[in-house]
Amino acid sequence: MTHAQKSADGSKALYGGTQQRRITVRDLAAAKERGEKWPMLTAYDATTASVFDEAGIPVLLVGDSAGNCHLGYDSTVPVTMDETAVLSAAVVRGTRRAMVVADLPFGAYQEGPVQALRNATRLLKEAGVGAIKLEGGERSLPQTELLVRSGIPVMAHLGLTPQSVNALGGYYVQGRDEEAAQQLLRDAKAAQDAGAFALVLEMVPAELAAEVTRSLHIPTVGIGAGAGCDAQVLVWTDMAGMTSGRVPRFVRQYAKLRETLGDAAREFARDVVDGAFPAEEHSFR
Ligand SMILES: Nc1nc(=O)c2c([nH]1)NC[C@@H]1CN(c3ccc(C(=O)N[C@@H](CCC(=O)O)C(=O)O)cc3)CN21
Ligand SMILES: CC(C)C(=O)C(=O)O
Repeated sequence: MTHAQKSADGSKALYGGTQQRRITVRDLAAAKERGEKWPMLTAYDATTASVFDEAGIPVLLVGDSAGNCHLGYDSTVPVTMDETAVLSAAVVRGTRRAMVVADLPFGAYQEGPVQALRNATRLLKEAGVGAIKLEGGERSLPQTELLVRSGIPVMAHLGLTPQSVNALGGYYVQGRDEEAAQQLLRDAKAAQDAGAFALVLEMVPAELAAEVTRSLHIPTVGIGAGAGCDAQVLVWTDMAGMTSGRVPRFVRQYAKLRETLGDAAREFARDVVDGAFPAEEHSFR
């Protein structure tokens, strides 16, 4: 089949395609070749993951944003390997088609490549994820290299790396000055050379993210990184309007789930207080 015929064949599309088996790193590589953009969402439980899987989202991330968005912490820093393993296993159980990527949480790979391999292996064996993500380019090179050599697909994460929030002093745009932009380009190349299959770019100027995307053969996944990336990711609770409080500027809300769910809870409560629930059909004789 020629390249043009392949491009015209929508059945292979990551989003909207007919393929039922689980998405693999080869499918993502092929999508970059076709110039096809794709969506990624976070998920932290089986029910929500099954909704996104049925909606055709090809890649689901068990992000350590679970810290803020699922577990009630103030940041991603407190998230543990035990928590990650439980949430990842649930997301895998809730899906049939999506590639499930799990974040190695803070402290689970910083000691070195052997620690990274031990913890990543646990997520593949215990939870059944298809790939892992870790933060950093050059600084995480030994970890990425050993994981890839061991047969574990690695997604890198550059720009704003939330596990370093205490060192960065907040959640700010990264790579703004020339020196930081050059470092980001070096980090991106390093991640690709180490064998990473994809690269998250978080809160990076759009022009820089587009330059990184053009200079790599692996797909970039943007969040607050403009339209020039190969893929886009959002935290699902932000995307669906479920997050409590302020959401980052790069978020578009596609639903008002928090309002909808609150209304449902209030209506249920009123019915119970008024004696309107349960009705005859909910009762057994
Ligand atoms: N709900 C949620 N969404 C996320 O995207 C997300 C998390 N949590 N937790 C982990 C990291 C942290 N991230 C964040 C958190 C806050 C901002 C934020 O408030 N940014 C400001 C600009 C910086 C500032 O002025 O403090 C913004 O308006 O976008 C950005 C990314 C991204 N990730
Ligand atoms: C925002 C995405 C990229 C992430 O790293 C997370 O959800 O933890």
